[in-house]
Amino acid sequence: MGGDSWMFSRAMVANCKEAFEGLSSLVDVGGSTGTTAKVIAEAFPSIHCTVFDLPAAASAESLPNLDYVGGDMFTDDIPPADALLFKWVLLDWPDEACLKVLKQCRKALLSSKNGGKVMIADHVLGHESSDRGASSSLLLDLMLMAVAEGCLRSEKQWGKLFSDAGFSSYVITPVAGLRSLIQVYP
Ligand SMILES: C[S@@+](CC[C@H](N)C(=O)[O-])C[C@H]1O[C@@H](n2cnc3c(N)ncnc32)[C@H](O)[C@@H]1O
Repeated sequence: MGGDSWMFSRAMVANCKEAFEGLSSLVDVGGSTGTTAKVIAEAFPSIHCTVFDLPAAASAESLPNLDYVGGDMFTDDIPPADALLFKWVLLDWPDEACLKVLKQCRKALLSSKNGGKVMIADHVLGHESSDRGASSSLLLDLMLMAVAEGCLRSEKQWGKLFSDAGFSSYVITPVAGLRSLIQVYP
């Protein structure tokens, strides 16, 4: 996953530069060993990036504007930041679990004086650019249902999740292949 994650993250910071401009802090929730956070930290030295993942995932690699915090997004407080990024994380979880974590995020963003947003890098079904893309999405969706409790979501399903969690608006920007960046505002 590391190489794919690196390539996608490079495309995301290039295609969605405006989404990162003006941020001073970002937490990559479920950021694993920090591949994505490292790409963001290098591209935007003024953003302090924190990888928040289960303690066993922490990496030794670091940068002056990158650190690691161990924790569980369902039971621990996610560190406060201008942006809370979930890249390829929510697709592993059913709606109830996503709702729980998104509600916590919204509460944290509303109590921060800088406002802020949730950023979700994930598939948006129906936004595929080709039939081949649609077939790959279908296969991944079946696999997620078989081995995890998660699923791929359409824009309508994402939108319902955001409004059920109390968010007011969102913007979807296609990044690469089947994947987009969704910015969600409290
Ligand atoms: C599919 S991987 C995605 C990793 C990374 N975001 C990427 O794009 O390559 C899901 C990540 O979520 C993390 N994770 C799973 N359950 C978690 C929890 N309860 N709290 C925090 N992180 C969790 C896993 O450790 C794993 O690193």
